[in-house]
Amino acid sequence: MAQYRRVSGSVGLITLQNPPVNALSASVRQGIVDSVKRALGDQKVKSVVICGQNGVFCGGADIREFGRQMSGPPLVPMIHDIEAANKPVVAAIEGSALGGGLELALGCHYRISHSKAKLGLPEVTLGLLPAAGGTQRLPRLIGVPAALNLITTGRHVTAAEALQLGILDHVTEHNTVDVAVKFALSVTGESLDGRRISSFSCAPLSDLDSLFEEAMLKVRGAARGAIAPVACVQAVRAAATLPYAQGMEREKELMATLFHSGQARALQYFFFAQRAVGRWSTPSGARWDTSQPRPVRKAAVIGLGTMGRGITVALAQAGLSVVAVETHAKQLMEAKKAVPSMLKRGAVRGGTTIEPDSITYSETVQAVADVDLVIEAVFEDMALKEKVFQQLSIVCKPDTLLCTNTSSLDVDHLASQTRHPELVVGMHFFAPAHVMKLLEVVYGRRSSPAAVATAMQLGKKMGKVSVAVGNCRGFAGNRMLKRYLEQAFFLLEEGATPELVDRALEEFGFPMGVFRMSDLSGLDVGWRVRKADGLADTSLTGTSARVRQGCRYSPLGDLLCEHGRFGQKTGRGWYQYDKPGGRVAKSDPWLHNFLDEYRARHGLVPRCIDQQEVLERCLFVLINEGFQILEEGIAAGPEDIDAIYVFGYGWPRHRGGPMFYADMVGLERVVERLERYHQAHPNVPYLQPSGLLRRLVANGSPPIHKWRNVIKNRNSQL
Ligand SMILES: CCCCCCC[C@H](O)CC(=O)SCCNC(=O)CCNC(=O)[C@H](O)C(C)(C)COP(=O)([O-])OP(=O)([O-])OC[C@H]1O[C@@H](n2cnc3c(N)ncnc32)[C@H](O)[C@@H]1OP(=O)([O-])[O-]
Repeated sequence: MAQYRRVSGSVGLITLQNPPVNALSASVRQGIVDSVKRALGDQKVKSVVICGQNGVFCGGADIREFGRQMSGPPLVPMIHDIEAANKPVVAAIEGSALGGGLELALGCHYRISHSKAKLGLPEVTLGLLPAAGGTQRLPRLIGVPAALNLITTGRHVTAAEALQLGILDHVTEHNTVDVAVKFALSVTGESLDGRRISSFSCAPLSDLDSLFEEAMLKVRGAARGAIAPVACVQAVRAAATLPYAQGMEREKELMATLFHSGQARALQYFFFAQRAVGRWSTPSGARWDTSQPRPVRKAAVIGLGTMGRGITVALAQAGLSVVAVETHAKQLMEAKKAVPSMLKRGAVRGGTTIEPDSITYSETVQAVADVDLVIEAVFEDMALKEKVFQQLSIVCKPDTLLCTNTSSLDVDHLASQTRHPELVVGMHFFAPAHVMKLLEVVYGRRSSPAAVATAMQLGKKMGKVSVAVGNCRGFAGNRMLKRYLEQAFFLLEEGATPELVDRALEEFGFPMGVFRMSDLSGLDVGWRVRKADGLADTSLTGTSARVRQGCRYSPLGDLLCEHGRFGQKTGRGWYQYDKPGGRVAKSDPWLHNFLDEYRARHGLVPRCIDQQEVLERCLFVLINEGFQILEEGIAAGPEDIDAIYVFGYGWPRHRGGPMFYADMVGLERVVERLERYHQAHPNVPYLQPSGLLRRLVANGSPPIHKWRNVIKNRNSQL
């Protein structure tokens, strides 16, 4: 709703009231319409101020209403009536003015903002466009190039930038509503000609066609199949080329194509999923709202390889003092050079400064005696990690949290090496650790609620999306990835090429297909793990070469490593590169011959494999493993898995994440395809649909937000 009152004698003050962000729900819209009518009809009122309660102007349309039957007054005429008013209307912006919130402010005659406010039109990130006149008013106000940038990226701008762009008339450090009321009094009776943005023309540009061609190329390149950015460009083009009324028609038409699209549903689901992962819980009953995080002021990182350096930078950027430990002198020296330059680059990107003396370096573990939290990031070797944890348990304060950055090893086993296993958790970062958004927080059997809460909160402080997951081999993300990689290898054995598999996945929306990705991260990493697991044995011949522990196995990755092909770092992998460290993947005839010979040696007759099979084989097994993970309680809900995949593995956000994708495709279909593939490949057991997946289908395939009920019912019967 909206509250209306008269202040300072002649100013009608309208306050939007819909906590926490004053989203424009039906009742808020009704409240605005009624209040504006009252203010305009009241002789005593000479000007109007619109603000939001609790220091937030407005977070835009109420996204929760989108999936439902819309009711209440529509936004477009409501904003039109405000702009057409014959009394000055001033927007007093605090906190955020986003989406419909900024569009409402653009309908006002003046915009005054607090210096700390953020403004933007982020609709594109929800699969939409600013359809309450935003695509038509903003270019008229700030020019086409700047509007294109804001609308197609959805980025939030500071009040200072908004002032510079011309979105705002005034920025204040004081009480914004008071300033706006005074301002409203000062403009009482002044002409409003020249204050109604819809009457403006876009500033003329000499080469409009090439500007839009370029913009279109740019968004198509970045969008990876997302349709909203393209529609945003089309809408702004309408603003630049059509009269306002026709532009509004075009905006409406384009919005109609987006509004009910699968992509909009996926992106809006993901908006809420992202927030849901913060409300974590564990099977032992620890929860986000009942667990108290510990303060962490000083942290340590053990091991300054690539991951350790990134973690050191992430901690320093979060404002912590960091003790960075590396026992190898040469590696320590390299880290001392690399970390400051990584910090400097980060500071340039983020516009921050970090005190260089917030990091101290040491060659011995003794240096971490007084820290609140340690993150171990040594080589992925259990014996080495055991030793580090034993040492830490002696050196550190008794209440220091001990975290491991292992990507797959047993957190419970590491905890058992310490005196306080309840203070041990996994903090699984993704490379580069100071850039990637995802953090898997892995709780063990004995991790205390406070330990989990502290790691989750520290992740947030570092700007990460922290997802709590249980302890199992590979945790959630890598465990699912293993299935995906294996299927990709099998497809090569059956006749596909890396190019074909990668193209299918890239057209689906991944930034890189599985083989280009493997070349980038290094084929030797997985090889080392497979060797440690006793899988990578290329001395085996005949049928046994392609079977391990009774299941199908492909030694292709191992064979490539034996040829010294580790990916980009050696200039050869699934593709060839112009030099070691080269970035541009080129098709490699050697690899194709190698595949032909391999198939001939194993009596495999190559067949034609289409993109659909690639997608189903690679993605459905990954999804199936996701259901297994939910069934086992390793992840609490589908949102956790989706956040992990979007933030850590390049799953296209406009497809919502693997579990949402399964819901979109239809669970029956996923089951039917998995069963078909399992029939064709009976020695791949994980092609069998998981118990939870089958149960969901048996329960009538409820929508994704109801899956937790089915999972809970099952767990309560156990
Ligand atoms: C044909 C039809 C025509 C329609 C015309 C459409 C016009 C328009 O162009 C479309 C839009 O405006 S699209 C909208 C464009 N606007 C945007 O995209 C802005 C989206 N919002 C944001 O970016 C952030 O929430 C803020 C920066 C506002 C606050 O950040 P913060 O302080 O870190 O807080 P937080 O943790 O993020 O959120 C707190 C709680 O509020 C919830 N919630 C938030 N916004 C909501 C909304 N609009 N709605 C509902 N709920 C919303 C959020 O889920 C969370 O709930 P929970 O139950 O506690 O989890």
